[in-house]
Amino acid sequence: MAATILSSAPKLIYNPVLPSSELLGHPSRRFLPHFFRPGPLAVRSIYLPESSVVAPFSGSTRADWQTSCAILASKVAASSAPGDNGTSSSESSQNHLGNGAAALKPISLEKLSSSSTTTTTTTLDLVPEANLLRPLSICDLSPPPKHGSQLRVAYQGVPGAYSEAAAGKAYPNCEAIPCDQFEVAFQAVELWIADRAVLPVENSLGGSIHRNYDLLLRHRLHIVGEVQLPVHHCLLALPGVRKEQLNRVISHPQALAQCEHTLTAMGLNVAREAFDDTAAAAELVANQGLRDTAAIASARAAELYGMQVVAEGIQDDEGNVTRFLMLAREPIIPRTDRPFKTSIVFAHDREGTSVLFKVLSAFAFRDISLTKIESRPHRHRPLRLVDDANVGTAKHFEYMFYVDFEASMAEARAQNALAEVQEYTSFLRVLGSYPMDMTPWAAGAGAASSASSD
Ligand SMILES: O=C(O)C(=O)C[C@]1(C(=O)O)C=C[C@@H](O)C=C1
Repeated sequence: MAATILSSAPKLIYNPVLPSSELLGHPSRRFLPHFFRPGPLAVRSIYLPESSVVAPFSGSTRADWQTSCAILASKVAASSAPGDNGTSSSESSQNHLGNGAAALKPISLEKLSSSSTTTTTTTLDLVPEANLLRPLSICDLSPPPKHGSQLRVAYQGVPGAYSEAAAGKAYPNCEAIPCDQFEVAFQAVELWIADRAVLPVENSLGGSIHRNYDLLLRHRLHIVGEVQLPVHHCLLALPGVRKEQLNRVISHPQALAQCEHTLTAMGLNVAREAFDDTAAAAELVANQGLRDTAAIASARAAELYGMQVVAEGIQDDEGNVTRFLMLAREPIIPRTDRPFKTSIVFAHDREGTSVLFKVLSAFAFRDISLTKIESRPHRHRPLRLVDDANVGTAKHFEYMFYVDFEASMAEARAQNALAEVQEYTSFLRVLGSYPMDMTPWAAGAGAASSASSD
């Protein structure tokens, strides 16, 4: 069944502003990167009066929305964007925090490739059959998955990882599916094995998780929600082991970085080694009976793998928070009845810094706050050489810029800001317009225990 659905699914380009004013030429040209357009824009006006844009795409049905998206997608199907590869709480043992979770083995790439064959048995065997048929409480306003079961959320790591807790916060009754790599989590959604993927993108202490920004561009999934998870690390060792016996600490690099000073202050000047994820580090120590090694992981990982909590709250800052994005095959319909955020990525092919300044001013002039800006190397054109016979060759680094701003794509000001941004850029993609995580601040709440619904 999964394969049938996959082959008939339209490849959507997120484009919330579909029926549009003729001011920008053919409606389908709006928000498409320049090289997707068949010809020059009819009107090159930059500052559009807010009233010139058609009513926001609200009140329409999901079917209308998706049909419109599909129309757009058909216009761009032949092209591929820079960086794109063209591919297309503890209630039961099946819940994301369920006791049975420890038995789940992460999905690996090998399993995924076998699941994409025409035989679907393998695919279905990968994931235990869901048994919870009740309304889902999800933050992204999307309809329940088509297979009519629990929402399946793919995350990188093993049970007890913070990404699993983030999945549970966003979708309290979900079935969390462990994957051994982020790439696998993305593919699990693309192959209809999972309905959502969870992706950590930044941490209040460690900063951006750069590789994951690159993944957003390489795949065509849409951001449909965000979760800001307080991350409270514990130092875990085998039962009976004392701090003095330790000569190694292993964990996810982000977790090691987030606890660096505290470990030193605790007198643990021992070797630190990077591991795939925090919970897998705890699992390794437990499985191999490593009495000289501690893991940094969650209190839930300690429970799952029978580890002793040597120290709690060892992150360097009490208010340590990681931001996760929820990704889906289809975009959600942006709304205006609650705070929304929109994430975009763009590139420009003109020289100088003024392009970036102009892009940012498109938001500033409309009082739209930016919450994040990140730059990553332009994968297809990382360097631009400028020859000057007199002084030599300048090598300019080229970037993709990721911007998050506080507005919904259902708002005219956001639509107009993007219309303007498109004038300055050679590539522009809306990664998603989604509800902001507005969970009340509770710095003391632990990661696994504080999972709450949006
Ligand atoms: O290793 C985990 O438990 C994860 O979920 C990954 C991850 C990350 O990538 O930043 C998530 C939250 C914490 O910041 C530490 C690690």
